[in-house]
Amino acid sequence: MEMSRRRVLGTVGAAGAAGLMIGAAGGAGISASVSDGGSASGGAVPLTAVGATEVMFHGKHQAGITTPLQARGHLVAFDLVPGAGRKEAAALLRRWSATAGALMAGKPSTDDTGIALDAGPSSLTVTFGFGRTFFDRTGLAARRPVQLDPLPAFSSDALDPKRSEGDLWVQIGADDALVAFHALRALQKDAAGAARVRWQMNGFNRSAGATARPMTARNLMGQVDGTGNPKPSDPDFDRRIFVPQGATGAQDWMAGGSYAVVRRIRMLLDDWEKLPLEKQEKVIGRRKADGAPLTGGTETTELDLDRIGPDGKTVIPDNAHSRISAPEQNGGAAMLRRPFSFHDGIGPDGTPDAGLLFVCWQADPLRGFVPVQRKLDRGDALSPFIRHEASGLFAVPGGAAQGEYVGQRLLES
Ligand SMILES: C=CC1=C(C)c2cc3[nH]c(cc4nc(cc5[nH]c(cc1n2)c(C)c5CCC(=O)O)C(CCC(=O)O)=C4C)c(C)c3C=C
Ligand SMILES: [Fe+2]
Repeated sequence: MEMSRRRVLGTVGAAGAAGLMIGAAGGAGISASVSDGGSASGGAVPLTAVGATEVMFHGKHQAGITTPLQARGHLVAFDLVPGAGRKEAAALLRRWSATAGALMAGKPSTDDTGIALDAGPSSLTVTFGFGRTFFDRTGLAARRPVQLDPLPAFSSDALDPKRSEGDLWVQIGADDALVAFHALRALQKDAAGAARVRWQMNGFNRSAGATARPMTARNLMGQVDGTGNPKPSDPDFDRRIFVPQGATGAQDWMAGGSYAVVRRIRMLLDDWEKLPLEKQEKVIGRRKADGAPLTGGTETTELDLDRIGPDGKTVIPDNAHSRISAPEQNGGAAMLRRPFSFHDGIGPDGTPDAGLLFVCWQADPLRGFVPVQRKLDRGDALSPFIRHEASGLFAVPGGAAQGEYVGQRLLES
């Protein structure tokens, strides 16, 4: 009898290691204790909390938006093949949803490759979105929300169109590299005959358990990055991040959804690393070691933007990245940043092709990413150390109910 990955999980669970279940909206469900009966000499090590943690596929919102950052990520854009229209797109989203639901539950996919056969769900999430061009190709231009209008051009853009945009976008995240790659292969195979990969990017974050105490992640510049993010417990969190349930007009199918802005941002690490620590901290306006504002306190202390230092200047400089991007400096504009770092090797000039796969989520990019990036573009102290190389804007519909597939409300009504 073939044993499904789900059953492997169950069996291990019975032996003492049980996992966590995380709802697609990010709330933790069942928690359980973890035991480690393994040995360094190669004996069987039970599934740990990392492998056993499952994120729910079905829910009000798609998974992978409020889900805690995973250690591995793949971002993939697809274009529909010539001749594929609404019918083929609907069939593809149906197949993709079935595959995502199975893999996120730790079950094998149809025609499984075996890459993740002995792994648990490992917090796998798969998130699907539609790009602007999808609507023309499927005869759905009348249902395209204005929120998908092209982002404005920014003066510091150095965008590669071949690695930008796309009809469809898939974000894969998992705490295990094989589980993430397995999902990528399965979804790409599902797409055969309907859509072709346009671009693909691979990213990573710190592994679970790598720090003694859970804390906000660091990026490849060494900064604590994510402190100012809106929190699900904030009273206006849902309004800022998700399209409301009662959305009407061209957005009716987007209820519970969100808009993802994706930017491949290269970090000019050789230049950054030459900068003395004190100057690096002034670029951001926060201490590198613990992410606390330069005006004092701990990571979570509010920035004191008015404080004047002994030199008569603001302690958090006028061009500091944290000051310029703060919601109070941008009419309340806020977004949920959920990035992956990337490293695609060393270039011929010896510099790393590394940086941030910046992914941010908002109910409306015109009230999130756009005003903030406009302002950063005009005078961010971080700008000399980064380069925006690719861009995408995607409408990510709400989560699928049981028996439904992602995007069904757009494709079948
Ligand atoms: C347009 C949006 C933003 C881009 C692009 C962006 C790029 C970028 N940011 C960092 C590092 C940090 N960013 C920090 C804060 C921060 N950044 C943005 C927006 C963009 N960043 C916002 C909205 C905020 C929060 C501001 C606030 O609420 O106070 C920080 C400080 C810590 C934190 O709050 O997360 C760091 C560090 C890099 C390296 C980068 C491009 C590579
Ligand atoms: Fe930032």
